[in-house]
Amino acid sequence: MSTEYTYEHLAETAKYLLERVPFRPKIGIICGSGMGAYWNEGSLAEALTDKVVFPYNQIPHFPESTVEGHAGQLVFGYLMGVEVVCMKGRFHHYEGYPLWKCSMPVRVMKLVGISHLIATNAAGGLNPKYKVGDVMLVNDHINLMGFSGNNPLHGPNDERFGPRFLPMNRAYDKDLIELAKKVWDDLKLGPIHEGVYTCLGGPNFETVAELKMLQMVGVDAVGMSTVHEVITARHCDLTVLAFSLITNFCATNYENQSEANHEEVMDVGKMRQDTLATFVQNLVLRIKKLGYPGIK
Ligand SMILES: O=P(O)(O)O[C@@H]1C[C@H](O)[C@@H](CO)O1
Ligand SMILES: Nc1nc2[nH]cnc2c(=O)[nH]1
Repeated sequence: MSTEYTYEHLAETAKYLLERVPFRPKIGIICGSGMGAYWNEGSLAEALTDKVVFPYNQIPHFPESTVEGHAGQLVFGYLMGVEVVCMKGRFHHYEGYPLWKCSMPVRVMKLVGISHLIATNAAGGLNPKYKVGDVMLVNDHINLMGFSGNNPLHGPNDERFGPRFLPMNRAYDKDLIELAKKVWDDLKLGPIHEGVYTCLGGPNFETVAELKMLQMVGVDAVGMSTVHEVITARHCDLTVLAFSLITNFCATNYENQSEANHEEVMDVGKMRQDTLATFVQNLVLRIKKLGYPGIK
């Protein structure tokens, strides 16, 4: 990560937040485009009780959210009685931020005390079995941007966050994936998938040739976030669960006239928000009841 944010900067940010929040969250939740990053009514962050809300532009050292209509808030509160902190909206590379800046809030959440991260995103479905509105638990990713040397951990390493070199083969915690599947099934929410996610820098959606290539290398869902957050989270030893809401179908032939667009992404998010909120509420409850399982 760049030296622009030292450990001391982020400790200052964490101290500012902790002085204003009367409880300590153990679970951090990143609410992406499919989970209320852009709206209030019915969103997961709105469901929190005893909320303490920090607009990003009031938090020391935090980047500003530039996406139009994007709430840009860090919300502390209780979800089904479980202490959590939610990012309502995230930072993307296409906004002009380097990856280390996009994923800086993950380190801040670590410093305020979380041990578990739930990262959510909206993604295009490449796996032909997926339908719009489906949920895919991420069991692995392909760090495409990393192939060209763009990595959130690029630059000097501070061992207080984590090691210089880190494994990524168990990035997505298997126990949490199994738990998430059980919670989903117990709630009788229908089918749920497991698959591989990749992040492209955006802001454009993909060409047909790009999608065909991604499908060939085993990508099931494609988005514009999450990968760099998960790398940063694993670096500082957080246990990670991530899931994608499939908001659009990725056309891998030229005959298909449909075009991906952001409005559809948000519409599908709104359509599925109650289901996803119920899922995440029950999931955090189970994680707490089980004593926060997973790789620490
Ligand atoms: O923030 P996420 O990854 O959930 O949002 C995806 C990527 C773009 O920001 C947006 C495109 O519609 O959805
Ligand atoms: N890159 C990318 N991001 C998305 N976010 C939501 N849908 C898509 C998509 O089709 N491609």
